[in-house]
Amino acid sequence: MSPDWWRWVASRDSLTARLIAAGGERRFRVRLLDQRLIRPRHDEARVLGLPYPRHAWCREVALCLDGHPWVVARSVAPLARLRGQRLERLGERSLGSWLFRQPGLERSPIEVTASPPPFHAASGPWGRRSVFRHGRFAVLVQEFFLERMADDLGLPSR
Ligand SMILES: C=C(O[C@@H]1C=C(C(=O)O)C=C[C@H]1O)C(=O)O
Repeated sequence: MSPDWWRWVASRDSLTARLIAAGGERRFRVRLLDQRLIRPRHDEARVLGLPYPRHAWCREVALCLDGHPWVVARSVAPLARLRGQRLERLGERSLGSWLFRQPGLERSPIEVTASPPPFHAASGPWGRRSVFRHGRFAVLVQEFFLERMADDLGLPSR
């Protein structure tokens, strides 16, 4: 992985904040693609430590700059651990802007993939995922960086 991409893929602070900063004059927007109850995929259940299959809340978004998707993300939160956190009310507000305000937030190591997003047609150089926890609440956040972001920021292909 190039150092330029490493800086994005390995970052552990808010991606929302980083995208807004990198976007400069461009307008940032979270586009809500889908939110629904799901049975998590096997690999998602495994990373979350769930006995498969348990119901989970799923939210899919595109993080856009001036209307162009730079990142697509799929977040999966086990229902049993939602504990009144009303994620469905986030709408087009960023999950990150809420998450990073939670006291005692913990983040697991980041897993990286070069595979395209399994939930979206767009493609890009890298994807990553990690689990955020605070108290009993847990959410798996899976983010895929798209070609448009590489083009707009002049980043290398990988
Ligand atoms: C986890 C963050 O939140 C971002 C916002 C998301 C959303 O609104 O659904 C999903 C993934 C993230 O890229 C972050 O900013 O780091």
